[in-house]
Amino acid sequence: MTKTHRRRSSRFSYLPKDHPTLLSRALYVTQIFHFGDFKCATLLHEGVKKCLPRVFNQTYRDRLAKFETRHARSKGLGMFARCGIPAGSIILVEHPLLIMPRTSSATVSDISCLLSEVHPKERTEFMNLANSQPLEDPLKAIMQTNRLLIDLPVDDPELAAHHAVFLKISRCNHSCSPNAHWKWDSASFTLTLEAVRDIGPSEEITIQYIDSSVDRQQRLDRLRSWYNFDCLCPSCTLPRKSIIHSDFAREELSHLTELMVSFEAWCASEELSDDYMIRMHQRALELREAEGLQLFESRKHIDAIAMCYGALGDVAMFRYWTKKARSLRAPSYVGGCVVLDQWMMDPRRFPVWGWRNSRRGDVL
Ligand SMILES: C[S@@+](CC[C@H](N)C(=O)[O-])C[C@H]1O[C@@H](n2cnc3c(N)ncnc32)[C@H](O)[C@@H]1O
Repeated sequence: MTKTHRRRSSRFSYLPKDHPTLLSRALYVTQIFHFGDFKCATLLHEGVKKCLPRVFNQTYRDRLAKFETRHARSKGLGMFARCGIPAGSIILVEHPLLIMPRTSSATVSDISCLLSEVHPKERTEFMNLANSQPLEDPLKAIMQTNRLLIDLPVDDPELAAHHAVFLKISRCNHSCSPNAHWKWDSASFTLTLEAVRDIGPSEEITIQYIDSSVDRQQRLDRLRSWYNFDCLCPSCTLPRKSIIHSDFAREELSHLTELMVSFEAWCASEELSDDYMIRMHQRALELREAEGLQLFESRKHIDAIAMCYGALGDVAMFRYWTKKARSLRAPSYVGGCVVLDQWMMDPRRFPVWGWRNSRRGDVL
């Protein structure tokens, strides 16, 4: 269902009627997507709307019940594992309730209009979400506290960037050593939350709201100025001596990232040693594990090490690291796992097998 501003609903509005809205500009329309009995209300630029299907075929209903929502001390509510969740498993798949352009001109009236389109139960759930912003209007404050940044599939990056609010993941607190990571898929209009390391029964499930690879002071400053809270995660509440150690480790991690070169450049380089990239990625893995910063980057380091051994034509080490890479893939990643299995059986089928040996000295 697509609506223009002329057909705006006034069933749910907190605002003076003359408040300027994006909807009052002809280029923006509201569109409601139905996922079974769940409604997702979106405010879309015409250019974005054209790129989206009118309906999505699949509906995801989360019946996995791998987590529960309960009090997380001074952090308010939080998500907690009901059972052990192995690294790489899916914790939650969820459709958004609201989607709005990231542009700063989206207003309280725009939020109010979208909320008038969703089911009353979900509207109430939205109104009960956390609000930690010192803003006068609760709608804007709730939106700012809980929104995630997603991209919709359009070429123009300005138009692609949107804010979305999801009811379940909104209860997930931040940690500077998070044990879960979310990703957005615009083809299915879903967010998937995955464990990045093993999560124990009753352990709190956390994500990162900011890039946590910087030192503690920078993290605290960013969380305070962007999200208006003082971080109480395990990494920020360590004793002083351990914080100094952790700050050094995160600084080394950033430095390593700067020293890394592309796979192609390493294959062609005569100056860099055979184990240059492997040592870098192994050290980065060690630091990530010590700091609880596995995220998807750990998987990237493991993939990169497997690729390096493949490029060196080292059968045993290639198999060892490819097996590790495979163990971190979600079981749902069927196609990818089949390919990894084929490479382990016959490493010569790996597309860049022996590349470094044959390309060393190539001019890129
Ligand atoms: C998206 S909500 C997360 C769920 C929220 N705790 C609730 O009760 O619904 C974000 C808010 O939770 C709190 N929060 C999240 N992570 C925190 C942390 N590491 N330390 C302190 N407060 C945190 C802050 O108040 C923040 O604005």
